[in-house]
Formats: sequence, C-alpha cells, structure tokens
Amino acid sequence: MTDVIDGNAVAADIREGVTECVDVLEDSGVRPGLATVLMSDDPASETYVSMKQRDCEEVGIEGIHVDVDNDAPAQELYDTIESLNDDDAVHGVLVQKPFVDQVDERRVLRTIDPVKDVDAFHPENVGRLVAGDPLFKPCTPHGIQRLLAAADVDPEGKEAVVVGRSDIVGKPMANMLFGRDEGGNATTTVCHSRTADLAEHTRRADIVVAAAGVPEFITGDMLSEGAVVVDVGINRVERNGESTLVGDVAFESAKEKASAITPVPGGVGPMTRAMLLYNTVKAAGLEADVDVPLP
Ligand SMILES: Nc1nc2c(c(=O)[nH]1)N[C@@H](CN(C=O)c1ccc(C(=O)N[C@@H](CCC(=O)O)C(=O)O)cc1)CN2
Repeated sequence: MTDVIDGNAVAADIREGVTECVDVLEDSGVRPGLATVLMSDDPASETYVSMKQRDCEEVGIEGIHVDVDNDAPAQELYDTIESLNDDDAVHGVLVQKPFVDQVDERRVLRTIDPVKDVDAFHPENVGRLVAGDPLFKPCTPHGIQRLLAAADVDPEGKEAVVVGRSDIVGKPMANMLFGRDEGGNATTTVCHSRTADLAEHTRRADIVVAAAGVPEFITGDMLSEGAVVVDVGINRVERNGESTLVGDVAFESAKEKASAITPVPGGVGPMTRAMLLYNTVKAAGLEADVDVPLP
C-alpha cells in the first residue's frame, strides 16, 4: 500500500503549535506580525498571498498586506520593504515571487532585514543555511523535511535525488538533505535541465524531490520500487476543457511504484504556508527575546 502523505493534516498540526507560540508571545505583550508584499497581477500569486493572510488570521498573527502597483518604479518596492523593516509591529517580511521585470531580484532580497526574512532568501540567510547555522530554514524545503518525518522517513544514509536547482527549492533542499541536522545526512544528487540521463539518477533514489516546474515530468518508470516521492510542482493545466492543478509527478503511475508520495494539491503547498507561520513566530520570539515553544 502506498502512503499518500497528507500535507493538509501535517500543516494543521504545525498551525496548532504556532497558535500556542502566539499565545506565549501575547502573554509577554508581543503580537507577532507578518507583512506580505505583492507587486504583480499574476492571479496565482494573488491567491497565495491571500492564503497566507488567511493563515495568519487563523493562528492569531497580525497579517499586514501591501500591494505595490505592478507598473510602479522598482524604487517603490524597495522603499516599501525599508519601511516594513523599520516597523516594530512587523516581525516577518516577504515579497511574493515571481517578481515583475523592472525589479532587481537580488536587490529585493538584500533589502529585506535578515532578521525579518521569513522566506530565508536574503544572501546572509542563504549563507547561514549552507554553513549549517540557519537562522530561518526556507519554508518549502523545511516543510518537506517535516512531511518526510511525519511519514517516518529518515533521509540518513539514503540516496536522495532533487530534480531542479532553483533558489527557492532545489538548492536549499539539497543542502538540507545532505546537511548534518535531523532530516539530513542523505547522499544527495541534484539533477537539472542539463542532466544527461535523469532516469538513471532517479531510479537509484530512495527519495525523489521533484521541483522541475514541468507538469507530470516524473513518471513511474523513472522510479525504483518503494521510493518516497515528494512533489513540489504546482502547475495549472487544461484537462477535458477544465483548468486543473497537477504536480511535477505523474501521480497515478508514480503511486504504482512509490512506498509514499505527496499529492498535489494537499501535499507540499500547505506545508510551505505552515512553515512561514513557524518562521514568523520564531522571528517575533527572537526580536522580543521570548522563548517560544516552536512546533
Ligand atoms: N516569497 C515567496 N514566493 C513564492 C514562494 C515562497 O515560498 N515565497 N513559493 C511559491 C508559491 N507559494 C508560496 O508563496 C505557494 C504555492 C502554493 C501553495 C499552496 O498551498 N498550494 C495548494 C493549492 C493552492 C491552489 O489551489 O492553487 C496545495 O498545493 O494544496 C502555497 C504556497 C512561489 N512564490
């Protein structure tokens, strides 16, 4: 029987733990605040930002949302970030990706105060992760580590293959999988669009993390029997005249081979959002010097 890992359930547990952290912070007179910034008219980004705001409301975090006109000069975005950095009611700041063309991505990430950088995309936080001393772990790979743990999968000593080398998922995921902390210690390979024989690598893997951004790219024949498959993809495709959400894994054929697999929707996505709340209460605790019982 294949274990279909329920990301909604694991995320609900994390949110419950975050709510307890909010209570502890409030007992110390601190209301944790998360600012989301959107400079885009991409409907998917609008959806993700409103989901994040709704999550904040559910756990008692003060959600602050700032829309920057997507035709505005880039300076308006940099100024918005600076003013959120200076705002004591804001403990976490994130700018929803992808960014509009006129914006310098590296400058945006560098402008966010590293101690409020709950996405962990600032170069200082990227460096700390690579050095094995993270202040915040990036939300998607951290969420994946928690999903694996919830499914009783310990990467230690296993062969892990990450398909995709993005800054948001592939690179940090690989670092966390081969790192020395809990949820790491796997022998880790990163595959990408120039990998010569992808299936040769994925067929060797005990754990496959699919983050290629290509709908249903990883099929059952590319997996070993009993592999654990984590699907990071979120692709909207037309199916029988209807728009539907699929991952980077062909779910039905992969399920035939996998011992455990994450679905799309309801797998990694809810965990990305849950770990953002986690990072926000962590940031608030650090700033206010309050010990929070992180879940
Ligand atoms: N600043 C950031 N931008 C982006 C990030 C990020 O971590 N930080 N990640 C992605 C998008 N993303 C978070 O922002 C995200 C995507 C999807 C979900 C999610 O809950 N998906 C649901 C389905 C939602 C739907 O119906 O469309 C699921 O998988 O069940 C959460 C977060 C790029 N940008």
